Amino acid sequence: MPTAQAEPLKIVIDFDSTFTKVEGLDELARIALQGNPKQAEIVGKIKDITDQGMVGAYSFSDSLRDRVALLPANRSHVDQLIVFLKGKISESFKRNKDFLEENAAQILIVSSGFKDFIVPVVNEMGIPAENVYANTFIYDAEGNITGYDADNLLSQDKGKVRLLQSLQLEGEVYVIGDGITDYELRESGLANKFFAFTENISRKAVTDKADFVVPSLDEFLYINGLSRAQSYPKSRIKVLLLENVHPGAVNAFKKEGFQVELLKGALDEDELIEKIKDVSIIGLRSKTNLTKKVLEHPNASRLMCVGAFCIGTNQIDLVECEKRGIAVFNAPYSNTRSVVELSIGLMVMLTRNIFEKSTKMHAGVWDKSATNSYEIRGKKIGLVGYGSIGTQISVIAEALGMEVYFYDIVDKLALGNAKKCSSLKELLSQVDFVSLHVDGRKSNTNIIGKEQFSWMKDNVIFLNLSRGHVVEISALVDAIKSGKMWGAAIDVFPYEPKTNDEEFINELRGLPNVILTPHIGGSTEEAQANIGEFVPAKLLQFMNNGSTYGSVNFPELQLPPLENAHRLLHIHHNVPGILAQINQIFAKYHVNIIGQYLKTTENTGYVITDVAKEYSEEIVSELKLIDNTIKFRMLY
Ligand SMILES: NC(=O)c1ccc[n+]([C@@H]2O[C@H](COP(=O)([O-])OP(=O)(O)OC[C@H]3O[C@@H](n4cnc5c(N)ncnc54)[C@H](O)[C@@H]3O)[C@@H](O)[C@H]2O)c1
Ligand SMILES: O=C(O)[C@H](O)COP(=O)(O)O
Repeated sequence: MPTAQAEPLKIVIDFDSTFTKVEGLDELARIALQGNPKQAEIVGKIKDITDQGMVGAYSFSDSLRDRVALLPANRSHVDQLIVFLKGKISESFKRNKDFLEENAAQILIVSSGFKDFIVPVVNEMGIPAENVYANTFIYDAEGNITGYDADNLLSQDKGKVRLLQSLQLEGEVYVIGDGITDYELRESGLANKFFAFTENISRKAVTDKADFVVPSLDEFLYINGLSRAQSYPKSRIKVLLLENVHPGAVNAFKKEGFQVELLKGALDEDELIEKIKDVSIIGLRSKTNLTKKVLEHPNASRLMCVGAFCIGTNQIDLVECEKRGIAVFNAPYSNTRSVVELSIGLMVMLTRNIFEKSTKMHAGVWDKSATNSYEIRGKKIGLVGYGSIGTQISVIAEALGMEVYFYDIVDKLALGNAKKCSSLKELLSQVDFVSLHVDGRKSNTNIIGKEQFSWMKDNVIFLNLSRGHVVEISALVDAIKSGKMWGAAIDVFPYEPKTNDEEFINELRGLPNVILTPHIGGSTEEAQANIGEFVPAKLLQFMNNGSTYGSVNFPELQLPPLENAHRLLHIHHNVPGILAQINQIFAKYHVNIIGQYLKTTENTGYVITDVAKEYSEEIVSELKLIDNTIKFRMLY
């Protein structure tokens, strides 16, 4: 542990809710009262007393006495508690086991809990019994807990303060804890700094008084320049999630210790510029436009990666992201099935005039008739765009007895008996249903307009569940009003409300046999849960390991796990000679290279080098100074 003082730094660490995620006594009560009908009531009382004690609203000695009195526990319950607590060691303590082991001599566990369960748990992390200061239970001959050693300073009011006074520690003393009794060590002048630890619980009465609020042990180590398991504490990395992405995504980032903010709606450019300040990871869906203006704003300078929690990425300026070394990921298949099912359902609804009939029924009109109701079996469906969605519809439509035709600008293999058309006109002029499934690239703007509607057969049924700008709305309205079209189902619009509070304004409102849906093709519980898992996994892989596999705008690399090395990631403009310059720096400083990976796109190069942990810090600044460097970061 580096320190300039003669006496090395002492770190006093609290146990309950700091070293472990839980309160030991509360858990002992839960275990001891298993099967007891009063379990919830008694555990609740004990927790309540614990909480009051933590914020200083209950004298400690009273709180300990009252809690132990409520506790019908014995040795075997304590043994069960030890096993349980070993599984509840705080994540950042587990991550920094090496630090704890290597510096055990300078670490004191000071707790008003009980050595009986604390010692075996901290031992797991390399801290010896003699460094643990805590209470001890008294047992009767049958092993039942009957009380505790009341002479122990830690069982008394201001116990931690009195204990530390008795220890007369020399040199700097830092305290890490989540309770007011930990702060009291600082208040009494026995400790130089108090770090309120909020990984498991945050108490305002405690954080308000702290010198530093540390959401993890990594943060404590980072602030104090001590060796740590993470190159940069995740609690310092901001994640902004928009458009109400699935809660699974929020949890995935929180679990890893990131700072996460979730907003319900989309943001416009100016709002986004405001909110993107200091954000490293952004997650959005189809309605938030991540434009050049946003990306070039200084507020976006920390942005490292973007997750499109959907299929489409046309709302993101992918080129500008690439130029700035920002990797973009999406969920290319997670909601495909949902769109397919809705498309098929809409076709059936339209051919049977279901909406009109249902509306009449609600008004009390019984209109039983077969007139103008048809099966979809035997009809021709034309798919514009034969990608993930188009091909799945193709298979299912064929299974329903439809004849499938498709047109794609890329040469695609026809599935089943589907027939490939060589032009849009050829497709549109022969089918009964037209369903659009093209991607949202700019050049697809208004690919279906007046002329294309004129190519379609009379009484055509038209579906757009792809992107709003693909269809010229005024031409669609004319086609419906003129009676050429039997019906239409439209899920996507050139302009869509940013939140559910905004009114939907569109010329299509009020037209007959037109089903309008609020861009819900991919909005099913299943799809959103899949996306909420898939996209964070990609973003986390990029952040934690550097892998870009599946990125839609970046050189794709699937990297091995980082083991016993530091990983240096260099993103640069793809010009000749960068790899040579990187390696010259490694050679100059005799760096031992363990592995090196390179992938480029036309414009961008991505070099990852795993090096042995001992190297000169100067290489970092030299690597950053190489001409054409876009971004550089390190992982360990
Ligand atoms: N409504 C929703 O909620 C919802 C949900 C998911 C996807 N989508 C949208 O559906 C569309 C299709 O998704 P996917 O996963 O099948 O995409 P995909 O990329 O797998 O397929 C798109 C296909 O369209 C083709 N294409 C592009 N431009 C074309 C053109 N002008 N003419 C003919 N073919 C063209 C491409 O070559 C590709 O084969 C995307 O726009 C996506 O954003 C909407
Ligand atoms: O591209 C997509 O996946 C769809 O358009 C769904 O977008 P959404 O997540 O905004 O509903």
